[in-house]
Amino acid sequence: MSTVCVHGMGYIGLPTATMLANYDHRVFGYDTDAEVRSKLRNGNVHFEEPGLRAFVTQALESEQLEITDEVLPAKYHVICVPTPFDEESKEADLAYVRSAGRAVAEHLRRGDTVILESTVPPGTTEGVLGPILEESSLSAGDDFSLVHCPETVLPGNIITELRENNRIVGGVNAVSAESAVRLYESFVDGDIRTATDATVAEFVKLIQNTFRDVNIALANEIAMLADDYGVDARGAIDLANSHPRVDILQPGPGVGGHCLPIDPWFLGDGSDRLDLISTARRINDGMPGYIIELLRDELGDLRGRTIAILGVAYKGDVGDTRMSPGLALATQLQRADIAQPAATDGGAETASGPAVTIHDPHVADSTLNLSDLKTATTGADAIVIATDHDEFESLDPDDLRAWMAGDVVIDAKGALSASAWQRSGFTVRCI
Ligand SMILES: NC(=O)C1=CN([C@@H]2O[C@H](COP(=O)(O)OP(=O)(O)OC[C@H]3O[C@@H](n4cnc5c(N)ncnc54)[C@H](O)[C@@H]3O)[C@@H](O)[C@H]2O)C=CC1
Ligand SMILES: CC(=O)N[C@@H]1[C@@H](OP(=O)(O)OP(=O)(O)OC[C@H]2O[C@@H](n3ccc(=O)[nH]c3=O)[C@H](O)[C@@H]2O)O[C@H](C(=O)O)[C@@H](O)[C@@H]1O
Repeated sequence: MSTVCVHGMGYIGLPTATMLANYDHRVFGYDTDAEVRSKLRNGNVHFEEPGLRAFVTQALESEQLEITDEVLPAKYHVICVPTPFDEESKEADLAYVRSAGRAVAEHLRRGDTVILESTVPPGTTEGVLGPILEESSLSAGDDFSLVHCPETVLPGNIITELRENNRIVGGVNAVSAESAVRLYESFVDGDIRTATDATVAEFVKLIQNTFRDVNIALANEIAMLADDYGVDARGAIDLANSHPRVDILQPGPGVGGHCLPIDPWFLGDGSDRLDLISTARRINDGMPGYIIELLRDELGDLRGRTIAILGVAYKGDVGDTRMSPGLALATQLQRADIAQPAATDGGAETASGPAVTIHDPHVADSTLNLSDLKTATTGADAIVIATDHDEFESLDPDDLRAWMAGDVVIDAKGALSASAWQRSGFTVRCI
C-alpha cells in the first residue's frame, strides 16, 4: 500500500481519497478551503452524494484518511482541482492546476508519481503541469512519473462508478503509466487501458463528454422540430431508439453541470475546427430561451406574470447548481428585455420581466431565494419543471391547481404524467 496526497476535496477528490483510504492506502486529503477541511474533519460532507458520508466516516475513523492543512510528501499526488472555463478569454482557466502543481513541486521526491485527474485541454499535463513540477529540478518521466488519468464518474452514482468504470491512463512515458496503473488496480474493477501518452488521455476524456453533449443537442433539436409537427418528442425518440443502431438521448431545459457545458470548449484550445460541437453548445444553451417561447405561446406578454421554476439543481436528485439550466431560465426570465415593448404609449419601455419563484428540495444555497413548494407555486401563472428530481413525479396536480393562479405547466424533463395533469385542468407543454 502507498501514501497518497489528494489535492482538492470536492466531488471528485473526496470520493477518490476516501476510496483509496478504504482500500488501505494512507491518504492525505488536502483542500485550500479551510471551511471544507473543517467540515470534513467533523465528518460533514459539504455536497450531496448518495452513500458518501458513511464512506468518508469509515475512512476517517480507520485513520487511513487524514484531512491536512498542507500538502505532505507522498508516493502519489492525485490532483482533482477545478478547471473552469473562462467565458471572456474562451480558454480553460488552469490557475488551480498551476497552483496545485507548485505545491506538489515543493514536496516532490525522486520516484514519486503525479496524477492529474482534472479535466483539461489536450497538452496540459505535459505542457503546463510538467514544467511547473520540473521547477523542483527533477525531470518528468526520468525522476518522477507524470500521468493524466481522467475521471468519468457520474454524480449521483460516484462511489459505484469509481470502482466499476473503465479507466484510461496516459503517462509521459511507459514507466509513468505503469506506476499509475498500479495505484488504480488497487480499487478499480473495470478495465484499465493505457493511452499512448497523456495528451491522448486528455483528448479522449473531452470527446466522451462532447459526444454526450452533441447527442443531447440532437435530442433538443428533435424536440423543437417535433413540437412544430405536433409530435410527442419523447415518444418518438423512444420508438426511434428501438432501432439497434440508434441511441438518441433525452431533450430537456439545457445541459448543466461542471462538465458537459464546459469540456467541449476545451477541444478548441489548440484548434479552430469546432463547428458541429459549437453549434451543439449553442443549441443546448438556447433551451431556456425556447422555454420562454413556450411560456409566451401560452401566456402572451410575460410582464406582471409569476413563473415558478421547480428544480434548479443541474440534474435530477443532486444538489449541485453549477451551470444549472433552471437558474439560467430564472435569469433570462427576469431580464427586462424579455418583456414585449409597450405598444402604444410611445414612451420608453419601463416593463421588467415576470416575477420568478424557485423551489428545489435538493438544493441548500442561502444565496438563492428558494421557497418551499406551496410558497413558490401559490399565485403562479405557470410552473416549469426544470429538473427531474424523484419528488416531482409525485406532485399532486390538484394541489398545484388550487394554489396557482394559472394553469400552465411546462414539463422540460418529461417528469409528469401529462394526461393526469390535463385531467386536473392544466395546459401541459412538454419538451
Ligand atoms: N464533478 C464531476 O462530476 C466531475 C468532475 N471532473 C473534473 O474534476 C475536476 C474537479 O472537479 P470537482 O471535484 O467537481 O470540483 P469541486 O469544485 O467540487 O472541488 C474542487 C476542490 O478543489 C479545491 N482546490 C482548489 N484549488 C486547490 C489547490 N490548489 N489545492 C487543493 N485544493 C484545491 C477547492 O477548494 C474545491 O474544494 C474538474 O477538472 C472537473 O472537470 C471530472 C469528472 C466528473
Ligand atoms: C460522458 C458522460 O456520461 N459524462 C458524465 C458527465 O456527468 P454529468 O453529471 O455532467 O452528466 P449528465 O448526467 O449527462 O448531465 C449533464 C446534463 O445533461 C442533461 N441531460 C443528460 C442526459 C440526457 O439524456 N439529457 C439531458 O438533457 C442533464 O440534465 C444535465 O443537465 O460528465 C462527467 C464529467 O466529466 O464531469 C463524467 O464524469 C460523467 O461520466
